[in-house]
Amino acid sequence: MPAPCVASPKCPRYIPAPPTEEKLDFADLAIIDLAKAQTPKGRAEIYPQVRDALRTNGFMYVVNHGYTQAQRDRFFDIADVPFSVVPPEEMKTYRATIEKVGEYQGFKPRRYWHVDTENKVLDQIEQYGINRNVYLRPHPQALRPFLPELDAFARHNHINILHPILRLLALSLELPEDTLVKKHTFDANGVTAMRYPRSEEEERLANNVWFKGHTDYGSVTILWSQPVSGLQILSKDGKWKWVQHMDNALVINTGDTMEFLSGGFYKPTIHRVVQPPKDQRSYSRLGVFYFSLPNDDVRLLPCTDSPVLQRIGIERKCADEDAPLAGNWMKERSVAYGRKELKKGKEEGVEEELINGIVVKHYN
Ligand SMILES: O=C(O)CCC(=O)C(=O)O
Ligand SMILES: [Fe+2]
Repeated sequence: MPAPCVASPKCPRYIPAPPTEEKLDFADLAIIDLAKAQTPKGRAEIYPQVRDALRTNGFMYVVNHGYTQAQRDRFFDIADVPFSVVPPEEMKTYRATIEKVGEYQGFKPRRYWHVDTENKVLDQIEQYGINRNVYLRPHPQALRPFLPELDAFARHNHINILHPILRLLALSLELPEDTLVKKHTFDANGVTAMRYPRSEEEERLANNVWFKGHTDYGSVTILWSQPVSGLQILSKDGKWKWVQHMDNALVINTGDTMEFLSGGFYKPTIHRVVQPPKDQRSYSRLGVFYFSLPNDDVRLLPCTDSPVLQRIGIERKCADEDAPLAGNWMKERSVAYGRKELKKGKEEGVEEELINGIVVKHYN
């Protein structure tokens, strides 16, 4: 057994919940072995698996991503520090000014987004966001000893996980392998940790929905699988399916900007978070995410060079001359998201919001 790393600063242990024993209606998601992405032969073998997974369910598991279970657990310990160690007063100092700058860096307090307009229920999600350049902004005292580890984690997500996946997506579009990697260099928004507590009364009013149905707005979302069930994806037959926890796996999906870039080839899948099953309700639900976005100056135009898109046709979300820059799109979406009471949409159970001339839908 390797000796424990004595240089690591001590961190309180985050005690994870045991996985649920309830028989939930779980989604049947493909499992991608990312170790294979290291060779051209391996990439040729797995890009069709990734393509098919993302074009059917829109979500997949990724294993062999380069972190051991112990490294992953250590990161969850660190991810809980902003919530379990930082005092409430200090939290206020590091509050994210989402409404002003459209960025999630710092704490997003609870009761910020609308969850149920009719019953006036607001969210209970506490979130601490960090840019992938972790040294860009100051952090609460308790987090400072862990900055080198946060930095390593951000780089690992970006370079060892995101980039290989972007290469596989480029291959699936018959584009040069680095086409999408070049649009995602290492300097925009990064790591986010989140935690969700909730009261009984609000559970009832919000119909047990914690985070409304949505698509992610970035290009690829990396979610580090954690045991408290709650995440559900909307399947093609209109049913919500639970995402099952898998030890030391990643749950990966694409978002709106990938739909732009791929000319509709990769459509984001609607997902939401609901109250966990009974046997897990007394545990806190801590999530660790790496949300990726194209570089701010990338115009969200479809990759028209793709022979695949040339064969099957390109879908555009807007006219090319109206295509937003990734940076503006993300800021405007973050500023506006969930802040207004939403308008009822054309479809049953769907509410709409107009951001940058493009309709963003919220699914109940
Ligand atoms: O908490 C989760 O499992 C998913 C949260 C989510 O969908 C998001 O933050 O975009
Ligand atoms: Fe999401």
